[in-house]
Amino acid sequence: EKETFSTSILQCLSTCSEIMKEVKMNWYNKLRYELAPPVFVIFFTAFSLLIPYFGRDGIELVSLVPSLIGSAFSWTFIGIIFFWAWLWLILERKKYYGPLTTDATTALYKGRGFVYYWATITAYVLCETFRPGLSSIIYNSMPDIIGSLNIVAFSLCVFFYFLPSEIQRNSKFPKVYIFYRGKEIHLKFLGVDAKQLIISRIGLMMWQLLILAFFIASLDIYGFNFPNFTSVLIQSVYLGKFYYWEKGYYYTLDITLDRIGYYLVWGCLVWVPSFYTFTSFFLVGHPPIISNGLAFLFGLFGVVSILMNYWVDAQKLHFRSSPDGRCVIWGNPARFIRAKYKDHLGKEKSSLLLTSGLWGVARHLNYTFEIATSIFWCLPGLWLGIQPLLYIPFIIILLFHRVFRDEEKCEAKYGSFWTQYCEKVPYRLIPNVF
Ligand SMILES: NC(=O)C1=CN([C@@H]2O[C@H](COP(=O)(O)OP(=O)(O)OC[C@H]3O[C@@H](n4cnc5c(N)ncnc54)[C@H](OP(=O)(O)O)[C@@H]3O)[C@@H](O)[C@H]2O)C=CC1
Ligand SMILES: CC(C)CCC[C@@H](C)[C@H]1CC[C@H]2C3=CC=C4C[C@@H](O)CC[C@]4(C)[C@H]3CC[C@]12C
Repeated sequence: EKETFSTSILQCLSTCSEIMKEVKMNWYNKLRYELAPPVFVIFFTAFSLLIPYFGRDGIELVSLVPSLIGSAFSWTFIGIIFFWAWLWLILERKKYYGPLTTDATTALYKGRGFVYYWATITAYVLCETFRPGLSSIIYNSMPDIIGSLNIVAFSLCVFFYFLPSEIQRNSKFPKVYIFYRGKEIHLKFLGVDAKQLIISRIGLMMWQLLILAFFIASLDIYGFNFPNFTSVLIQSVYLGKFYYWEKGYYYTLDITLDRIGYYLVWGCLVWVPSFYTFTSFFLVGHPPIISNGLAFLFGLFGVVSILMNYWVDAQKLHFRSSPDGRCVIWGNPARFIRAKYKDHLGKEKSSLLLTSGLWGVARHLNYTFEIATSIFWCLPGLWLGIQPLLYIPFIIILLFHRVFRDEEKCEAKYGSFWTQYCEKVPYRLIPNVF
């Protein structure tokens, strides 16, 4: 009798634990798919509109209301940038395919990013030369520019959301999550690849042009300031590196996993131009006060971090593009795990996970150097309050979230092979720490 009693207690406990697990899972899914997306959309959109208020003294909240619909200048400015970016892609003859995504689709990309990068900067400098004061107008028009960008970005998100799609029809996710995350991994838009146009050619170029404009505007206000220059220089080297490596970018999570929705479209059209540029925006009205010597050190460490980040990404690209992983890393043949996985049709495939070189030091060392780079371009704003440093917690949270997102993807894809890789390379960002 005692035995039956203890067995039923055990059964009862296990049922309770199953129920608890189910409840926990339901809550987690509710949070992830139903609660977080609308909260993020409202919070980040509102925050983007308030950025000029946090970054510049003397701006009244009410004065931001008319900016919600932009101004003639802001519409012309973003119109020219969008048209310029699109024209470069449409006229480009050089074409190449990207990798296969989780949906087993691929996209056709165009052009040479590095040429576009330098051509755009040159064109901007010429505009500033023939129309002196343009940069100060851009700086003063930031509330209107953010207003216009929000209208364009939201219109595009709604447009992409209503495009007919198989994925939507078969999806069990709530509508608000689909709006946030997007439906398609690849889409053609105005005759070009939507992600290439929106992320690479508009979002990141706006980042470069705006920090350049802010720097020129600061020259009119307080003259040349070396720490401010250092911050803009690190960001420019970072963006120059991005365009130099543009082909490699089409192998990253944004392209192979993420979809065309609010996160990427609004993120690149509004969040990147408003928040990613915020340190430089802030420094126009608040001249940096750190010494030139310290700024030089930050500049040096910033550029070294960019090179290290590039090295990590390049090592993987080099390894993955060598036939059967046959290449030399740090003087020795590359070591790797041959990981089997099933593609979307259930067909067995294999892929190689590098375990030597930088990918043997930590599983996401590129993120570590990404964070370091951001810290170094924010530090010239030291002792001026928390505003110029705000990008640091943001990028840390974004990349930590990305580490877990990526590992969830890899675990689902490679199963025990991924566990084997994690045993071989146990740390994610910093060896012996995390
Ligand atoms: N400033 C910003 O806002 C951000 C910048 N970045 C930067 O963008 C760049 C790309 O980042 P991201 O796409 O996120 O990530 P990664 O370039 O690190 O790519 C992750 C993928 O690489 C493959 N992989 C993982 N481990 C190995 C290994 N050992 N050997 C070979 N392949 C491996 C897996 O894909 P597979 O399925 O092919 O096996 C995995 O999903 C980085 O430089 C990062 O710093 C990223 C996010 C935000
Ligand atoms: C909803 C928003 C608050 C979040 C928006 C996030 C996006 C703007 C960013 C998410 C991932 C970011 C990027 C990934 C990888 C990159 C490679 C690097 O070399 C340059 C920057 C970037 C393209 C970067 C740009 C912003 C994101 C798309």
